[in-house]
Amino acid sequence: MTDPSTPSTGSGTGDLTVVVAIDGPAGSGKSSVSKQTARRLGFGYLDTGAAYRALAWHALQHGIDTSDAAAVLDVSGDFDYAISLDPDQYWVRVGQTDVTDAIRDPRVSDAVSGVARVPAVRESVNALFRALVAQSGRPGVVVEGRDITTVVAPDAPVRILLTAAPEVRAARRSAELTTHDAAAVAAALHQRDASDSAVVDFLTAAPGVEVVDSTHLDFDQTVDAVLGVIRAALSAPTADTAQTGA
Ligand SMILES: Nc1ncnc2c1ncn2[C@@H]1O[C@H](COP(=O)(O)OP(=O)(O)OP(=O)(O)O)[C@@H](O)[C@H]1O
Ligand SMILES: Nc1ccn([C@@H]2O[C@H](COP(=O)(O)O)[C@@H](O)[C@H]2O)c(=O)n1
Repeated sequence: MTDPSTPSTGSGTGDLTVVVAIDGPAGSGKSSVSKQTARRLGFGYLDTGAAYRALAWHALQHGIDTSDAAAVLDVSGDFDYAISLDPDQYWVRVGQTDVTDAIRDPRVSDAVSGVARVPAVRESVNALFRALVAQSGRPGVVVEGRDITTVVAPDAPVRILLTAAPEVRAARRSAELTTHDAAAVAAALHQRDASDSAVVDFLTAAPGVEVVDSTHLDFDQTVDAVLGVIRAALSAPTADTAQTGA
C-alpha cells in the first residue's frame, strides 16, 4: 500500500482541520448522512470503508480468498489507492480503474470483513486516513467508518455514533438493492455487522461519543440531528478556551 508521508493526528487537536468522527453499523446512514453534512458545512467527506472495500475488490481481482490474511497482506503490497474527499465529486480509484460503483457490489460487501480483520491492513489504512485529513485543505472533514471515534481520531472535537434499529437498516439497504432478495440482503448486512464487531466495537458509544438514533427520523431530520450535535460541540468551550477565556 502507498505509504502516506504526511504525519497528522487527524484529530482536530493536532492540526488545523476539524474532524467530525462518525461511526455506526452497516446501513445506519453513515455515508449518505456524512456526505450531506459535509456539504452543509463546506467540509470534506472521507468514507473510510471505501479503502477496505477497494482492497477487497483488489484481492478478488487477484483471485484471493479474503479469509486468507497472509494473502490479503501480500496483495496489499501493490494496492494503489486514491479517494476524493469532495462530497460533490466522490470517486474511488485503484490504479487507473474507477471502482466507485464496483466496490458497492454485494460480492465485495461479502468479502470485505476478511480484509478488515487484518491488523497490519488496519494500521496502514488508518495512517492513510490521517494523512488524507491533514492534506485535505478544507476547514474540516467528516470522517465516517467503524473505529473513527475510538481509534482513527479519538481526540476529534465531535464524535458521533449513528445508529438505527437493525430491521430499519436492513429495509433501507433492501430499498437500494431492488434486484436482490430482501431477506438475503438483510442476512448479509447482519452477518457483516457480526464479523466486523468482532474486530472493532461500533455498536456501543465510547465515553464522550454522542448517539444519534435515526430509527424514527427521515434522512433530512437525521442530517439536522447530526448538524445539531456538531454545532453544539464546536460552540462549547474547550479546556483551552475555558482556561484562557478565549
Ligand atoms: N434517516 C434515514 N431515513 C431514511 N433513509 C435513510 C436514512 N439515513 C440513511 N438512509 C438511507 O439508507 C441507505 C443506507 O445508508 P448509507 O449507505 O448511507 O449507510 P451506511 O451506514 O454508509 O452503510 P454501509 O456501512 O453499509 O456502507 C441509503 O439509501 C440512505 O439514503
Ligand atoms: N473504519 C472502518 C470502516 C470500514 N471498515 C470495514 O469496511 C467495510 C465496509 O465499510 P462500509 O462503511 O462501506 O460499509 C465494513 O464492513 C468493515 O469491514 C472497518 O473495518 N473500519
